[in-house]
Amino acid sequence: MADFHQSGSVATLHNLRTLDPAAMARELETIAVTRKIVLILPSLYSELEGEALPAILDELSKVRFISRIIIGLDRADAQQYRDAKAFFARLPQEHMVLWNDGPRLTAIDERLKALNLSPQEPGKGRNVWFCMGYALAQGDSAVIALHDCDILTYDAALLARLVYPVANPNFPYQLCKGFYPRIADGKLNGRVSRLLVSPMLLALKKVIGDHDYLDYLRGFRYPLAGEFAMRTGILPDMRIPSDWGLEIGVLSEAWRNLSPKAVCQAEISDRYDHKHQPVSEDDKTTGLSRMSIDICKALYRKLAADGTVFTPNLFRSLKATYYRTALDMIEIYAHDAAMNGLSVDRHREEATVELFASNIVEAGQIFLENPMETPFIPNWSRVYSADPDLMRDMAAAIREDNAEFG
Ligand SMILES: O=C(O)[C@H](O)COP(=O)(O)O
Repeated sequence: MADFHQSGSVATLHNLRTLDPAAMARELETIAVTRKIVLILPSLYSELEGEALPAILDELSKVRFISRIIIGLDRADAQQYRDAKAFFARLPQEHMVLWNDGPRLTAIDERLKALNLSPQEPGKGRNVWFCMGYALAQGDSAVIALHDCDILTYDAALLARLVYPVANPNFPYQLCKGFYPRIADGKLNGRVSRLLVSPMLLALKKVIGDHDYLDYLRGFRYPLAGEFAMRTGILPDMRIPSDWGLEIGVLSEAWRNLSPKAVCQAEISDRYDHKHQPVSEDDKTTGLSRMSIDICKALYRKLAADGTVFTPNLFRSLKATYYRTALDMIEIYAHDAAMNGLSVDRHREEATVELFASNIVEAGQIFLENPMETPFIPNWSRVYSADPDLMRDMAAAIREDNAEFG
């Protein structure tokens, strides 16, 4: 992908393969002397047993520009938390493991519940939110980066390219989103991104008309990438969804809170592979089916908050327009794949598009039935104003967990 095209809506920083990654890492080490760079890793306990995370740790062990790593651990019992502490112990950076299901953080969550500020649903968004709160409580970081723990093609250069645009004090960027091609085993992946998000954004434009927010989202080469970096100053005002709408939610918050010049995307890798979830045709509460519903709901909510009026008829038109657009795109993906010696399974892609089309309407029904229901977690500024001691107490609880199980 060594081109240098700019779409005009989001600054795009390419990888033209002309810089030695070691040179970028050295520059970041110099920057990091005065601007602390922190990494958040949202992890499930099961990912410790997968093949990606041990290799990610090998790479992270070489990285000297990260001063602290905050690991949010979900779905772990006491023994698993202890195991996780041992697993991450080889990281040379200062690090903390958040035991999200442990009694101390559960008590913090109870306090949030009493204030009606608790993240509603368990999930990656909730995990990230607690990690962000801990990062803010430390008060000393300039940049926070975040990536998934299931990346099979991870290397230290990916992290450097992700943080560089926001760490460099001469650049204006407050938020950087990663992008890359998802290709592995001779196949084009990124099924939700290719088959739902791209045609859906085009269909929304056709059905509801021009909208700055849609143009902005369409400017991202991989809006669902789980990799982003930001300056810490933007964190307290960020409201993020607790469900699968997290990635779109972060971009939406940046659109709402920041100048367009403060947002960029960076090409962080020339190939990317991760753990693939099942489509889950028969169960809409899991897999890519659930993901597609959460993403649609996040889009509808954002557009509604910006004046769009949704009706059952609009969702029906959207479904039809999406379906036609997605079929046209499948055609293009097949041509692109053929010219690169890759394969796409047309039948499977079309079946997935049929499922997503029905989920577009289903998400619409959920939205119409309960437009006030929101998976958005209150931002940390709000928590601070409701309970000024909570962040400090949460940080203390995390330190106590780490000391007790160390
Ligand atoms: O980014 C996406 O589209 C989803 O995470 C699914 O990705 P996959 O098809 O590569 O598993």
